[in-house]
Amino acid sequence: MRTAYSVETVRAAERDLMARLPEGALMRRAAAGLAAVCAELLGRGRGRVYGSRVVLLVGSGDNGGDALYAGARLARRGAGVTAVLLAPERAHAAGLAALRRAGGRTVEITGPDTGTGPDTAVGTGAEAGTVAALAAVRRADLVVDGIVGIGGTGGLRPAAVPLAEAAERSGAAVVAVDLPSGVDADTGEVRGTALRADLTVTFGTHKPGLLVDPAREYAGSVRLVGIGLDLPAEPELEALQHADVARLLPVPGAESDKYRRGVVGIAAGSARYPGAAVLAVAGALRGGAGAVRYAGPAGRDVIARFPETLVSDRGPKHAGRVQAWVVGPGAGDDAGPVAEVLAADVPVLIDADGLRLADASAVRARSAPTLLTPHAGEAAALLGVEREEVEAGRLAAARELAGRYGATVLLKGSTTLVAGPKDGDGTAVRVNPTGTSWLATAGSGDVLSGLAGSLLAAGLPARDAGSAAAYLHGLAGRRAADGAPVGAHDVAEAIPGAWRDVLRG
Ligand SMILES: NC(=O)C1=CN([C@@H]2O[C@H](COP(=O)(O)OP(=O)(O)OC[C@H]3O[C@@H](n4cnc5c(N)ncnc54)[C@H](O)[C@@H]3O)[C@@H](O)[C@H]2O)[C@@H](O)CC1
Ligand SMILES: Nc1ncnc2c1ncn2[C@@H]1O[C@H](COP(=O)(O)OP(=O)(O)O)[C@@H](O)[C@H]1O
Ligand SMILES: [K+]
Repeated sequence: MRTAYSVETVRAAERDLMARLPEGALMRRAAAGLAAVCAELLGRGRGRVYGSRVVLLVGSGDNGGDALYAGARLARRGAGVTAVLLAPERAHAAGLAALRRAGGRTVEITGPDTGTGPDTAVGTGAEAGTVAALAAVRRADLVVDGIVGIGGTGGLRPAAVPLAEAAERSGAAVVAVDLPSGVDADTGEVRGTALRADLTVTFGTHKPGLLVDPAREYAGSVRLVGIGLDLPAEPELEALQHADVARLLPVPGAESDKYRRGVVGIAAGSARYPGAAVLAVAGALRGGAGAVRYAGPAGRDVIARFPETLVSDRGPKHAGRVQAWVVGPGAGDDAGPVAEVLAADVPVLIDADGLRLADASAVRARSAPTLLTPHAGEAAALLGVEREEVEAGRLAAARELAGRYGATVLLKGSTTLVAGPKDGDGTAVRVNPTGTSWLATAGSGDVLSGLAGSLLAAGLPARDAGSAAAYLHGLAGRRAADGAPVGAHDVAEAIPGAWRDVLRG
């Protein structure tokens, strides 16, 4: 399991640890880890650290201190290190002294944009510093972003923007310290300009922003450097890995029969969208339930493709017993089936049209679990905001919906999140690590709904069913696509292979 903790929790853990360690020990640990990763990158790119050109972008806090100490280590190994001080009189004093002792040089940026320099510094001083800094960045082999870390608020300040842009355009490897500067550590939101890193070296634990888009995209690949933090059992966010999913997946035992494995009911499709029914059934058949019932108007299409399905053209109420229902994909405007499944005392997954048709108070009144699976547009409609707002603040949107409906919410998209209600089966929000943008193809959400519904019928709690389904669906998407476009039915067909991958580790 990969976990992420909030800034508040990280700060508390750091305080506890610092109280037990000599002054500055924690920062030296962080900087040693950072320097080792930088040296590895320089070794890979240029063959050696000696003679390489390193630029540190240094802000006013401890994030800059990490960069300065790491820079000192690289300078001692023969790198030419230039620290660009964005807040010269507030730069980490001991770190700066260490860098200078190691032979590093500094460029100072002062002026109103940084919010640091006296007014008299406006003009030639600020300009000269910026010009020198930009020139250093353009020549650099490596740029280290120590502008701001978990103490940051909002996007980059104006003085830092051209430096971040120059770093992105240069051929240098860009390494962010703890977080790419300008992103929100707790939410993954990017409300202003942020620095784009090739790699982020984060300390002690992942921060939520490193796992959730849009911030995740700015972080590049992420390396975690342990600094000995003692963190609580329940993280803010967790990303399942193969072994975690393997533990969740239902495997039939010697005494299993199709009913004991669980029967999933699919109430989906319409005369207009029969394909949604077929795709949801395609997902459900690969999700571990012992049987799939289909209730709706597309039975003939379903049977033609999947003769093993038990079909009925009457409503869900008359379809026979199931252990979980999936309702909504391609359902059109008929609210009847949604109301019928919500009245059933079994887990229910609501997707697509079903989300619009479901009565929120009926969802809240349920005692069996409910799993809602909106994409950003559907979530926005439920919340009464613009789609862009959901995409900019996915964590907040998923949590808000889970709270309003008293349900588990699987918010689909470039980062798929699964958030449970307060009294649900765990408080950490699950973030899916296997997604691929090849899944952005019509009908792939229908496959996911069937797959997750099948796992619900097999007995998984809603948060586990949603996150295991998203995990398998992402892997199946990768396997099916393998770098080329695919259709939703290809994704469904790749699920058994993804399942085997997971079980084999
Ligand atoms: N506290 C600790 O024990 C450790 C902290 N470490 C480092 O310390 C960092 C946190 O240090 P700080 O608490 O000093 O905070 P930061 O270094 O993240 O930033 C603090 C300062 O940045 C300014 N600031 C806020 N938003 C800004 C923005 N958007 N642009 C420019 N400046 C902005 C604020 O004035 C604030 O004083 C971590 O991210 C990590 O890199 C590590 O050394 C590990 C140990
Ligand atoms: N950019 C993306 N990166 C990764 N996964 C994506 C992206 N866009 C969409 N997806 C995934 O593709 C699936 C699309 O589902 P959905 O939007 O419901 O489409 P449909 O209704 O056509 O089936 C979801 O699993 C979603 O998480
Ligand atoms: K940073």
